[in-house]
Amino acid sequence: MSIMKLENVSKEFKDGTTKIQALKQTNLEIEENQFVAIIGPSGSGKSTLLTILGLLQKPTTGTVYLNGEKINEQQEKDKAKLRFDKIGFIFQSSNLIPFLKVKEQFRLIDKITHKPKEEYLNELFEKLDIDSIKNKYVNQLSGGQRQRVAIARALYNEPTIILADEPTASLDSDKAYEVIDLLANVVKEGKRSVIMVTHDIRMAKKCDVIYEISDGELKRKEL
Ligand SMILES: Nc1ncnc2c1ncn2[C@@H]1O[C@H](COP(=O)(O)OP(=O)(O)OP(=O)(O)O)[C@@H](O)[C@H]1O
Repeated sequence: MSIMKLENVSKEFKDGTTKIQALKQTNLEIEENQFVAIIGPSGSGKSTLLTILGLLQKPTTGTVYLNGEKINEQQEKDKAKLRFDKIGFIFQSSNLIPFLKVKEQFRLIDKITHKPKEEYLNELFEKLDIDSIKNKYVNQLSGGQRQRVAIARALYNEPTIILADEPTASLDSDKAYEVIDLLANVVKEGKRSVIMVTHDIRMAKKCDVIYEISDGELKRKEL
């Protein structure tokens, strides 16, 4: 069974009297343990697709399934819970909270779940090589360190799916490859999938599947 599925999903925006078809009718299935890249030029619809997959935006038409369950019609509070429990987000600028220390970023999640996972956190810190920086503030970290913390934070809730929007854009090539390798390991080790939007075809080539989006039209690209 696919983890996530889009069936005839499209998204239209209205700009005054002009209609923008940001996403044409799209069918997409994300399988368990798949590392998926989405590439395409600026304005082609990548963020629109990612925000629909992240339940942050409703499609104009079509159905979104998560673990086989239809989620379009769910109430906002139920979607927010699904987002929190099942989906991990990683953004280009890492989106960490600047006035908190690294370890406090995770305590914040504990405050919401009331289920601190000390052992798992230590394991994540070790695996992502951030144990030595856990008492630092985010603004004291390098770009690569921030992205590693962001990956750990996305993993802390043990999501089914991780959505990564240009996670390597602010990194030099070496650090970018490190982050990609970490994400590839996340896919390999757990029953989870990663969907990554990237401009960088070198990074996309590390994925299991590449989709290319052009003017809102998604096509699978042969590797
Ligand atoms: N909220 C909105 N209102 C109106 N138009 C929008 C909105 N969001 C996106 N669009 C339009 O939809 C199209 C696709 O935008 P989208 O942000 O998905 O592209 P993208 O591929 O992520 O671009 P980039 O690589 O520059 O981030 C663009 O024409 C954009 O202007």
